[in-house]
Amino acid sequence: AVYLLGHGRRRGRPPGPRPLPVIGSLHLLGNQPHRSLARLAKVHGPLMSLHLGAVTTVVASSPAAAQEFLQRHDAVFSNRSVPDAAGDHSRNSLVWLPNAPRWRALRKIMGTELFAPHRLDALQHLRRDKVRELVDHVGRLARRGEAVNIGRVAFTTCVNLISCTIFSRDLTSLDDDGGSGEFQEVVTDIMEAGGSPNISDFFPALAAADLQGWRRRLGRLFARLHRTFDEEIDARLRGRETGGPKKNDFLDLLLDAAEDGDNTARLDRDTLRSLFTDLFGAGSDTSSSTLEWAMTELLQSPASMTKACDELATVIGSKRSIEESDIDRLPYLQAVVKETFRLHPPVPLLIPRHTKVDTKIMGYTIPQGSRVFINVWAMGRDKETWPEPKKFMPERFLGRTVDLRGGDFDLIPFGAGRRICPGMPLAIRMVHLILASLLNQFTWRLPDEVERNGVDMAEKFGVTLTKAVPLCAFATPL
Ligand code: HEM
Repeated sequence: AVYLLGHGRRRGRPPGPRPLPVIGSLHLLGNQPHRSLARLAKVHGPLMSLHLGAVTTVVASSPAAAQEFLQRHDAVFSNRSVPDAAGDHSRNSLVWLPNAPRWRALRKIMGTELFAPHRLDALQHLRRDKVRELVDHVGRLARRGEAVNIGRVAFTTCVNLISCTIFSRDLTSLDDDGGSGEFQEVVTDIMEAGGSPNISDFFPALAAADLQGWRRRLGRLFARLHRTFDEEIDARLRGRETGGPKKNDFLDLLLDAAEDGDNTARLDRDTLRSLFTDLFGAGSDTSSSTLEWAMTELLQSPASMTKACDELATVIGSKRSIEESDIDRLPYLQAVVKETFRLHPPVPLLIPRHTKVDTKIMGYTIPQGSRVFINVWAMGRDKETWPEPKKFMPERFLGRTVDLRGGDFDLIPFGAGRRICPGMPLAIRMVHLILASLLNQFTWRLPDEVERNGVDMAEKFGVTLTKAVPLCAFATPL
């Protein structure tokens, strides 16, 4: 019966593997779903459907198929498939709220207030200080002859760049031994818990039982984050009562909007907590893993490394620190970042979408209730779009106008359409600023045995696609 129900070809569903009873095609996913789904798409096509447990899952694996979901039928697919582990958090979360007036009001605040260029410009001096601290920290490690764990220092720095933008304050420190304060540990744990496969998501009928305990575990982690956010909010409210000067960071802007009585967005305490959880959760690991992969690729591609450093030496020079406004003048660096996104998209399947109505796409019916993955990892390695797809070749982007804003479906690491990443303007600034600073102040080399044996490029699939074996490299100040 499950076979007949599941195998939907007769009902005009997109082609896909034959499901097994009960589990459907879950057994085909393995621990690298982006890769398994890419392999399956080679057999079944760029629009594929499969049964993952009890849930019809549709996977788009080409720019044309992605465009159908994210542009042509964007309104229908602009709801999320909410993971069970999100629990109560999903009620006020920008990431998980459905496309309804409240979500739209929150997105509007993001676009016109928080991530608007003039707001980001006004807070860039705080980020400049953080990047200077990173450079000092790497300098200290270099003097001690210690290797730099790139992902770890990048993660701490990204957390602090975000927390300066939101609270005008650090929430963690590079100088913590091991580089991870409590706050950072919680964020990392949330990413792990959020990225682990959960029976509840494949068999919604069992979700109430939370069999693997992910909802409870995440609930506890969120509560710890919320305590930190509460302290920040309470301190700020006290400061405002006593007439303290405004900082005009994200917290001030949100408190102003709340005072203005924006009822649709409903910026109450729970919503602020959820928003901050979203911003740290969605922003830190994604940005820092981009940096780790970019350095990994550059360290194995000396010609690209030389070009990136030469460009920086010419445009900036090692004496002065890099400003966010310099990024426009660094086309090769931008090409390096795009090439990194192509090969290592931080969110390889985007954040799953969901449809509430039957929809026709490319002649097939996508049944209501389907979960939709856009396999941007597969799209980045498709030889139809990219010649020599496995090769790290930033040059392919020079003279090509791919702007990452979801207008060119060949490269959509931030998604596209209504649900595109609202943090992209900050992410772009952070990633370029940090990468440029690391390259412009130091020369880099791999440890000898890694140089001899090659870098282990294994990926770890989770909420973000991170490097399984951390990249450690030696820096020498220029
Ligand atoms: C390299 C860094 C980043 C990448 C690659 C990235 C990628 C993404 C992707 C693929 C989505 C889903 C888009 C879709 O469904 O079409 C997303 C959503 C989101 N991102 Fe980012 N992101 C990054 C950094 C950030 C930063 C720095 C922030 C904020 C500080 C942020 C906040 C969010 C939020 C709140 C959402 C949910 C939006 C919604 O559902 O309406 N992201 N991001």
